[in-house]
Amino acid sequence: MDKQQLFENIKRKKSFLCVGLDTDIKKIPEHLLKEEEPIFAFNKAIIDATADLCIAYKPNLAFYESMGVKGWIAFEKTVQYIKKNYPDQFIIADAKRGDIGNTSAMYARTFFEELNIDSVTVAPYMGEDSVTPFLTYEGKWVILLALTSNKGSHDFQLTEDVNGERLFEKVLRKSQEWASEDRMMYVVGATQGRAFEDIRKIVPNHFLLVPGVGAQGGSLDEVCKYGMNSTCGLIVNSSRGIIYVDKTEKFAEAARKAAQEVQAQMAEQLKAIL
Ligand SMILES: O=C(O)c1cc(=O)[nH]c(=O)n1[C@@H]1O[C@H](COP(=O)(O)O)[C@@H](O)[C@H]1O
Repeated sequence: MDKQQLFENIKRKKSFLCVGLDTDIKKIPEHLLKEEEPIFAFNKAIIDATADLCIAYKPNLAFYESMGVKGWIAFEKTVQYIKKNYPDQFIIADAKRGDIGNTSAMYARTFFEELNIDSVTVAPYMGEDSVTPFLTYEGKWVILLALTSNKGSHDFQLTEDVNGERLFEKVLRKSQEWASEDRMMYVVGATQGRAFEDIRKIVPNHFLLVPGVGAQGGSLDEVCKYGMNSTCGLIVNSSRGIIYVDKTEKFAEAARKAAQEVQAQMAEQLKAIL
C-alpha cells in the first residue's frame, strides 16, 4: 500500500486509527478459552467489530511469540484473515527488529516474503546496514523507532550531543538518506506532546505511527495539533484501550464502541485538513 492509498483510506473512513492486537491469553474473556484457537478467535471478533472504523492493525509479536508455535500460528492466521477479508487494512508487524545486515535480511524475508505484511517496526540503533535490508522490498514499509512513548525514551533518545542535537533528531535526519517518505515512517509516542512540533520540522511529510493514546494516557488533541500534516501523516494506535474494555461475551461490541469514540474524535480532527 502506498502513501496516497493510505490517505485515501483515511479520508474515506474519516479515521487514522490503528487497532493494536496485543492479545494476551491471560486477558481475553474466559469463555474463549474453550475455543480450539482462543487467540485467533479473539482477534477475529475484534477485527470484525472494528474494521470499518480503523485503517490499520498492529499485532505486536511479543504477545504471539510468548506462546511458542501456537502463538506464531495465531499471528499468521490473524494476518491472513485481515488480508483476505479486509484488504484495505494496512498491517504493521510490531517486531522492533534490526541486526547485522544478513540477519536483518532474514527478518525482512519473514515479514515481507513469507507473510507479505505491509510494514515492520525496526530499531535504528545498529545503523544503516541493519535497516536497509528491509528496504529492498517494493511497496513495503519500514517504521523506524524515533521517539518512543515510554519513560526510558529519556535515557538515550532525548539526550543531546555537543551541538545540542538530540539522538531522536539524529535518527530522523540520518535515516532520510536511506529511504524517502514513500518507504519509511517513524514511531513517535503520543505521550511526547510538543516534541511533535520539533519532529515535523525535520520530517514534515512522513507518516508517523503514534502509539500511547488510551492506556498510556497520551493526548490525541495534542498529537493532532502538533503532528498532523496536509495528508494527515498520522496513524494513531490504541491497543488495551480498545481490545480489553470488556471481559464478558460482549467484548467485541464494547471494543467497537471504544473504537467508535476514538474514530469520532479523529473525524473531528480531520476537518482541519479535509
Ligand atoms: O512501536 C510501537 O508500536 C510502540 C512504540 C512506543 O514507543 N510505544 C508503544 O507503546 N509501542 C507499542 O504500542 C502498543 C501500545 O499499546 P497500548 O498502550 O495498550 O495502547 C504496544 O504494542 C507497544 O509495544
